[in-house]
Amino acid sequence: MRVALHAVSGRHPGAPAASCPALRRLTLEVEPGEQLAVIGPSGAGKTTLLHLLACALQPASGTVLLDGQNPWSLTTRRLQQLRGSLFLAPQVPPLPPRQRVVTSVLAGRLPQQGLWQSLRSLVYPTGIAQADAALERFGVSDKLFAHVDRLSAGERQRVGLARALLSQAKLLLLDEPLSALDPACTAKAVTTLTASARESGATVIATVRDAPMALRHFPRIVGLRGARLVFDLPSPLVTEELLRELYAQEGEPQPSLPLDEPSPQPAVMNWR
Ligand SMILES: Nc1ncnc2c1ncn2[C@@H]1O[C@H](COP(=O)(O)OP(=O)(O)OP(=O)(O)O)[C@@H](O)[C@H]1O
Repeated sequence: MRVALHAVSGRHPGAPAASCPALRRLTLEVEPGEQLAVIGPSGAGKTTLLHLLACALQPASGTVLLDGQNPWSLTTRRLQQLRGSLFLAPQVPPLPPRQRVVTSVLAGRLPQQGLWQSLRSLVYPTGIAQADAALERFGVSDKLFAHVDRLSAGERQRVGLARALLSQAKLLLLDEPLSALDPACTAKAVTTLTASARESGATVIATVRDAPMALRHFPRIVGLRGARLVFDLPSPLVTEELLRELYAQEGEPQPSLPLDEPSPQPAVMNWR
């Protein structure tokens, strides 16, 4: 899926009117099949960006285009169809605790299925071998019939990723998908995920807490800080100095600026 954001600002519905926007005038273009990692300190706006792309949050200003369509100008039905081609994997996957892993993984296919097929598959799961194969790729196939509430946080995240694999989404939005994994599992999981997305041609946008890991596994890195784009570069061009600057202000309050005040010029590679 092609993604284009032009001067997008975002504010959470629950945020006080006088508070800073969570994302400020972000311009970004991502080609179908590209894989990029979004990094930056806590509160930078990384999750907000994913929510805007998942059509879960409407921009306060600017334009979001997904495959050339503005989601907020579509009919409810078309918007639902568009949402069906996206997969948002939150940091803590929303898996029903008493559900078996196999059912949770197969639920990744629901947006692609009709209502009858979806309801039937909850009672008579089909595609168990498919779920098993997806879990195998993340090293958790032994949990196929386990209940979700018996999983560790890292196992739960890997089940969430297996579910993402089965979704056949054209845009995978992964919110710190590896935060509960140990280094060996992280490397395996991210390699599996990126290879699978390359096979299917899906676009991947992942927020990643571990910047060195992002640089190792993603060809393109977007740095956000204080709701603004700081850089958008191929990973080999992201220097230690850029990373130091990106994380330098961590924990300090950002100045309150009007929503439409222009950002300082970020380091942006021309991707065309
Ligand atoms: N539901 C919400 N209601 C109001 N404000 C919110 C909400 N979610 C996030 N925010 C605010 O929006 C800003 C950006 O938050 P966001 O979650 O996008 O940051 P982040 O970069 O993902 O941080 P982290 O790395 O800690 O997850 C923060 O100032 C946060 O307090």
